[in-house]
Amino acid sequence: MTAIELRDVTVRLGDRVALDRVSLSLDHRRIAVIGANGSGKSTFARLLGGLVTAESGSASVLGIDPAHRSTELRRRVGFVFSNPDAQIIMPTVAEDVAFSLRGERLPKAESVARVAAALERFGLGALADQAAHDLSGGQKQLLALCAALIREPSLVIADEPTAYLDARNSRQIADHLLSDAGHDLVLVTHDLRMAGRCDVAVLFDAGRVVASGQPDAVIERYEALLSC
Ligand SMILES: Nc1ncnc2c1ncn2[C@@H]1O[C@H](COP(=O)(O)OP(=O)(O)OP(=O)(O)O)[C@@H](O)[C@H]1O
Repeated sequence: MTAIELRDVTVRLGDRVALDRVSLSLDHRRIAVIGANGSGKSTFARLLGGLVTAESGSASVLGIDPAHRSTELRRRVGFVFSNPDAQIIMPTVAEDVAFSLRGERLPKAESVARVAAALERFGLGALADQAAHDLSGGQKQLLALCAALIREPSLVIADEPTAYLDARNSRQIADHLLSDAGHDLVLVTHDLRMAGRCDVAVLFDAGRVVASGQPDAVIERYEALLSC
């Protein structure tokens, strides 16, 4: 179970209050985060991963305070962002996935075998030696996901992972993220169908949580908010 606890958390970015006294307690495997542009979703995701710090309040993710032990948290968290180009680090597909395992100091043969198995699982086996930057957008996002999941993180934080993908690729990424039993998921998305497949949804508006609970009910609340 993902244990996420926020108590009265405020995050300021520049002169903006991006999160405004947010309190939340979530113990669900798949958490959807929805809301209008600029409502604070990405800031929330980044806070959970220790990428931004709170000005006040307290937070706990997987029992870890992201502000104080973010290195430990980052070992247990995998990130996937909307722009897969920004996530490619190494020249070829196989090298890029192998790079994710560098911290584990595995024997070479074991690393090669794990990379090959992961590439097969994500349908990238035939592309192992291709230049990563030459992949299509959908293939790049699969590569980013593969590189994040090969470390077997306890929690995956995905921030609009299907933003630039067509319907077929979106579905493929969504299926991997949502059906993989091995990790918990925090999914920031504008795709309400994808949000509806999660176990709980959280709705942000102007930096505050305005609803959380059963996804269909929260999505309905969001649609009502949008039509105001
Ligand atoms: N680096 C920054 N410096 C100053 N303000 C920022 C910064 N990043 C975000 N903000 C502001 O913080 C608020 C929340 O932004 P955030 O990116 O969390 O929203 P979001 O809900 O993820 O939006 P979107 O759906 O457009 O991605 C917005 O008002 C935004 O303008």
